[in-house]
Amino acid sequence: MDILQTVEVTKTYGKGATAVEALRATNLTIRKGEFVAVVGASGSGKSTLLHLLGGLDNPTSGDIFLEGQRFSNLTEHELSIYRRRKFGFIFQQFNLLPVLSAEENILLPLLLDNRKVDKEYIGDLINFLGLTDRKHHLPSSLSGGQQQRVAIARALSNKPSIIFADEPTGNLDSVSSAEVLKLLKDSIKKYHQTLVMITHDKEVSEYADRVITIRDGAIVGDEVFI
Ligand SMILES: Nc1ncnc2c1ncn2[C@@H]1O[C@H](COP(=O)(O)OP(=O)(O)OP(=O)(O)O)[C@@H](O)[C@H]1O
Repeated sequence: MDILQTVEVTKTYGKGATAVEALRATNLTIRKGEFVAVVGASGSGKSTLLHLLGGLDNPTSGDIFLEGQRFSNLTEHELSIYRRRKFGFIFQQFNLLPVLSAEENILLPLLLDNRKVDKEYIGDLINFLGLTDRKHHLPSSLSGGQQQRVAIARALSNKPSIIFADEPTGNLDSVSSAEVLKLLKDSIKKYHQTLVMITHDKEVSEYADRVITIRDGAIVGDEVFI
């Protein structure tokens, strides 16, 4: 099943002589259950693509569809509701709220949306990510790897349609990186989720089952490994 589709999507920053064409006509389809890595050199357009796919910005032209429904060019308010309900995000800097415990951070997407907490699912998620004995801790008392595991659980907590990760191990040492990537991959499979991850690191992209290469704002490679 197709989850996300872009049709002739472009993004140009600025106007006139200083305009930067960050993304050229991009046609991309992400299917349910895929773990997709988007790789490319610095400035190739990875973040631009992720921001458009995740509804953090609107394209200059073209359309983006989630589960067959167009969501590009909605208003900022409509987009914010869309992001909260349909998307999960994992950032390089973890972006946890420092005054909330690990468990409260994980539950935040549900609470912001007045959704009922599926206690069994959340308990299972916390356990699977190895956070049961850390759930009452504040982020400041957790290691980087533990903080990113909280962020993974938070991204999964509202059972989104798709999860986006932006250099999720960019702030971790190599041992924690490997551990977090394995858990990320395993949790995506266990909970039948779909993940799009951007990275400039070839080793990180090897965890994905599909690798899209972007260069100068254009997709120049699309390889499936399973
Ligand atoms: N807000 C902006 N205004 C103007 N130009 C921008 C803006 N954001 C990105 N760009 C330009 O668009 C191009 C693509 O940038 P983008 O951040 O998408 O690349 P990237 O592959 O994510 O790079 P990195 O790995 O360094 O984060 C670059 O030339 C960049 O300078």
